[in-house]
Amino acid sequence: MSTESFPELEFERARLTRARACRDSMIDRLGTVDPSSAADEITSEYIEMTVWEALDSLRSPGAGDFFGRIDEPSPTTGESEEWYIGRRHIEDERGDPVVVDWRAPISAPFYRATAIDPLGVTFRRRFTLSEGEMTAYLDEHLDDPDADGSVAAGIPDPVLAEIGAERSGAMREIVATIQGEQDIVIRADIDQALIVQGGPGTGKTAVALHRAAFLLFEHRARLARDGVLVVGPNQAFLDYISNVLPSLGEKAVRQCTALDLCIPKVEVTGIDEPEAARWKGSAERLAEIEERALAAIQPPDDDVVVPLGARKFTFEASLIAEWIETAKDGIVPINQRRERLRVLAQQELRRRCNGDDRWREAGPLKTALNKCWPTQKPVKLVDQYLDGPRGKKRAWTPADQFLVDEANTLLNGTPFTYAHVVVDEAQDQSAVALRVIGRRSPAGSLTLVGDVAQSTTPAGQERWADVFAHLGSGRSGAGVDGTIADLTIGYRVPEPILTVANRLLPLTGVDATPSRSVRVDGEAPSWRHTSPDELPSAVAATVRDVKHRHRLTGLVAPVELHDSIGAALAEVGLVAVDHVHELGHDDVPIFTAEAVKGLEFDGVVVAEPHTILDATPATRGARLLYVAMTRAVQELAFVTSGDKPAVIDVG
Ligand SMILES: Nc1ncnc2c1ncn2[C@@H]1O[C@H](COP(=O)(O)OP(=O)(O)OP(=O)(O)O)[C@@H](O)[C@H]1O
Repeated sequence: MSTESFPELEFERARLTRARACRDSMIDRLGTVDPSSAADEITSEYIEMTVWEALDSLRSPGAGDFFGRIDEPSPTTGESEEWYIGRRHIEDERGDPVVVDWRAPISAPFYRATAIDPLGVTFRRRFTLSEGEMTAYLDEHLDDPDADGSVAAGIPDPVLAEIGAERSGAMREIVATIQGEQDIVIRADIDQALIVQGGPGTGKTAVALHRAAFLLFEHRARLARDGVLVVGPNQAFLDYISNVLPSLGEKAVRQCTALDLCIPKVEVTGIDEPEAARWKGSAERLAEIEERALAAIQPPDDDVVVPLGARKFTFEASLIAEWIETAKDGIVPINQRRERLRVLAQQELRRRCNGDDRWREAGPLKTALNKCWPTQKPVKLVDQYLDGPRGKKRAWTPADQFLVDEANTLLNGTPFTYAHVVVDEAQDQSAVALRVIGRRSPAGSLTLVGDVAQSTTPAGQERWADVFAHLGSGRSGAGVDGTIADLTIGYRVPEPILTVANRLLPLTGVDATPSRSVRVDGEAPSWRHTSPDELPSAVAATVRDVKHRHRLTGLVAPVELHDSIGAALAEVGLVAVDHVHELGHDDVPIFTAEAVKGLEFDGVVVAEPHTILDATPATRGARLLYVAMTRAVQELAFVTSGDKPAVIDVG
């Protein structure tokens, strides 16, 4: 690129060189820190750890670079100040900032300033770096929008180019191109349950992960101590997002599924029928399990006689029943409430023994009380609640496992909590699963992102307003405080595909606003008709064609076709795989519409869309096809042996 089009390119390149040199000096300075000179071992360990983390962060790719610049008048002198925005904070030898961290408050206007509301920014510059070299920049004069057309034109071309760039199969960070409505969500207050509703490709996953990184920056001490948890729907999805937080410099975040959180573990081998999953996932189960746990605590049938030396003490069944009632009425976990019963019994014994130390030997009373109030085990409690066939081993299902976690909390308390919890594809969690997640953040500090139009599990959520109640971790039934934010602009799916997919929305049975795409170019979905016999080979041929144009090509098909399509793919030299990380050249990820959620591919082939649409209930079919169609970044091809569903037939 010629420097003529970019008169300040040399100047900015020199700034970049200086930023990198300052980064190198920071690394050198950190290298000279000697933790062993600290006053004590704990301080020394702390220093060693802090230095190690800082070095690791500064050595990560792009750490010394910046991607943006904003100019604004200094609040004190009024003179124009320039701020360079990058992935890490870089300072010079005197400690003056050379690059500010994208998460610092000073960086927010870089993302949010518009011609209408410039937020004090007079000028914004976005840099293009290619293989480490600065090749171009784009200017916006926010104090004089007529000076260039780009501000008024919406999203600038380099940003669009970045958004439409070929995918690698792993999700990437988007710090250089975060958009205004996304930035507002990323920097929202930590002390709340924030629910983010947005159509496919509006950046919910990206925003949720960048929010985690932002909160770790903004509340470092609190979050480093108590940890951050990211909950995703399945392992393929967790693999897909696994690099984003480390590349943002945050390595100590736990990423797992809601099922992984459950304690104690049962061996999950079964799958529930939808009706059973719905029943087990519903919030009503909780009260019933509690009722059952409390019903297991019963007063004795007879009075309890305790011989102590030559004397006998009789404890009336009615008295013990009174103690039990008092002890039951606590707020601590049920197994711990028994302690109160023990105290009440001891007090009475002591009183009756009147100074005789042998009250401690009242074994029969202890035995009787243990029988009345046994220590209950969560797995057994749920097994009995579900009324398993006696003697037959239960094939535990995911929904059962969530109930076991609920029972464990009821009986023993919550085992492990986090300072902040992020949940992706939150619409698919049942009420019981949301409680499992919610109690991992007793302070109610959560970010849930999802799309009710993509809710396809039997006990999933269809109205976000209901979700706050489920997230309440206490037994009082009170929910958590929170807000619902919307993301409306899509960055994945090209407009010609999104327009067709949005036609399914009225059939989804939920109240979801169609998102619009920033990516106006592209083709409407293509169709290939074939016979049922030829379907696998037609799918394989289509995949091969699409894969010529887009290396990252994914396939969505009903599960019963996976084997035959896999065999047909093998015949054309392609390999069906069920993951998206570390893909080989000839690998073709194949998923059901349910499992492809959250993922994306440059090219997407959907087999037998009418079968996907025919799922029951009809709203679920529409949601599944909506999910499948909205995975495409560049191209969508249907292959079918059936009718073209009228709803997506645009002629
Ligand atoms: N501001 C942005 N700059 C660049 N790319 C972006 C931006 N926002 C989103 N993207 C990209 O758009 C794609 C879709 O984002 P993401 O997967 O976060 O959307 P989503 O709302 O979670 O979608 P779904 O509902 O399908 O799960 C991703 O490739 C993401 O990197």
